[in-house]
Amino acid sequence: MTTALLTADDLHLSFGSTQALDSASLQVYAGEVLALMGPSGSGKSTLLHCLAGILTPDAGQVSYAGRNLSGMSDTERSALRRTEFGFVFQFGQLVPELSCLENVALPLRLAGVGRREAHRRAAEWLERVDVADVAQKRPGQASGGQAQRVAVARALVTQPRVVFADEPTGALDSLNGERVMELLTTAARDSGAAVVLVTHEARVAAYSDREAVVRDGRVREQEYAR
Ligand SMILES: Nc1ncnc2c1ncn2[C@@H]1O[C@H](COP(=O)(O)OP(=O)(O)OP(=O)(O)O)[C@@H](O)[C@H]1O
Repeated sequence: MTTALLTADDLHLSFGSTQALDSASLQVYAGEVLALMGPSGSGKSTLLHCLAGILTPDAGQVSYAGRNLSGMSDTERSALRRTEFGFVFQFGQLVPELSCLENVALPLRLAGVGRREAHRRAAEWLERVDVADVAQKRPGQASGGQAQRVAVARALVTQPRVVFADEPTGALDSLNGERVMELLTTAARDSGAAVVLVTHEARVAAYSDREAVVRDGRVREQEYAR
């Protein structure tokens, strides 16, 4: 049996009196596309944020490549997020003051890559996701679908091992949503990155290799997609 790259083991997390996670356990394997499904408020985003080291569970542990995330300092965890993980959210969360090219180059710049090289790699990625024409535009001047493709390029430019995507197509019409899912999953598969995807749409989950259903803060079912 293959060892999981990322593991959540018996996670509990409450926000005040709301128990968002109640013994949630999950494994993410290298290179797989895993969809987290389940009703609204069931704990999908909370689980994703714990897996990504953005939230720390009250109890239970998250391990990445054998390392316990809660045992790391904040600096170590941020470094891990910067180098090993990529993120795509519902609204791309691009920096509005920067051009699309600069947005994609940003994670590389933060990782210490020089400006020229970062821009070269960013331009390559924009080309790859078919939005080279918006390189010099600000995100606000691009369409929703274009901005989300820029967000996909930004998530993958550092060659992460895991991409976390929370409702990445939630703000798009179905055609653009399909396009973004196609690009995200193809690019991730080409570069060997795993994708952990939160969605409530079966159409989006259909791009995954495996589905896990979250109910009442717990992973209830897991199955391989057709
Ligand atoms: N920052 C927060 N403060 C307070 N309660 C929160 C917070 N984040 C999540 N919750 C609560 O925790 C529970 C799980 O939320 P979560 O966002 O993980 O669900 P979800 O399955 O992703 O929902 P959706 O599909 O609607 O996005 C919900 O009851 C939610 O209201």
